[in-house]
Amino acid sequence: MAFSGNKNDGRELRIYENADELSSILADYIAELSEASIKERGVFAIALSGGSLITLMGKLCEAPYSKTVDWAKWYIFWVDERVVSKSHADSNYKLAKDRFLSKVPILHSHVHSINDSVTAEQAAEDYEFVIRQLVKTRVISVSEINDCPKFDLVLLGLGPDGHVASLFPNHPVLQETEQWVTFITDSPKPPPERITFTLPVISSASNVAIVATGGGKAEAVHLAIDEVDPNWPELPARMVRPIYGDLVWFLDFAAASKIQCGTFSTS
Ligand SMILES: O=C(O)[C@H](O)[C@@H](O)[C@H](O)[C@H](O)COP(=O)(O)O
Repeated sequence: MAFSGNKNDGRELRIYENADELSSILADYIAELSEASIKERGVFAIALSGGSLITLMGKLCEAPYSKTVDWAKWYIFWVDERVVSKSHADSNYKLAKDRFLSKVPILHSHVHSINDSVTAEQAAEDYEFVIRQLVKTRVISVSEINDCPKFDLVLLGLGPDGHVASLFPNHPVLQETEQWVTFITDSPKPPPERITFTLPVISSASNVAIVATGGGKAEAVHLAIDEVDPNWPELPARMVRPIYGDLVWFLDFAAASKIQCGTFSTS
């Protein structure tokens, strides 16, 4: 690792030379959290985003993880999903299925994708209902503070505009505090109709990782983690503040190139 730093607020920064090195460490990080969670709770509830993250998780499908991870205990969710059919090229479910889920022995009944045959509003409502049932049976843990679901791991990509999940800058859903899952029909990144976890759910997770590679993300990374003008509108990525959990940023050199020295102390 090129650099690792911590802030005393549970945020950690890990920077790697390139995407290949990052993806090896990301696989290790996910496998370790899976082991710890299965030891503690008997299951591992992980929520995925779309985008390049899924490719960066690819090493989990290879040795040693293909054999050492207890895949039968994994439960898969989506932090956000595009409201298109599951066979559509834009579907985050399809992306994860083609590149990850079809290559490891996760039980089909543990894969919780959205209902793709209803409106965005209904899909969000249905997905929240599914999550509520799994919180009741403790497949998903619950936050002691706000009764939100407490996923073992929430994995986020980062948009060049600073969005995470389908929470875009200045969008009113950033203020949503009641619902666990909501919907938008005006996403600036196509396709327009999406469902998304809300910020309180993301911030209630035991672990949150934000993964970004490439120079196109450098400005968003800087604005999300450095001390910036408090009068600027907050970036969604900056608004992710785990209540009791940990937030780890996984970056390559290019994505980290605009971070100001001294924001994080070296560990
Ligand atoms: O469905 C989506 O569009 C995503 O969940 C979205 O939040 C994504 O993670 C970022 O846009 C980063 O995508 P890239 O890593 O491909 O740039």
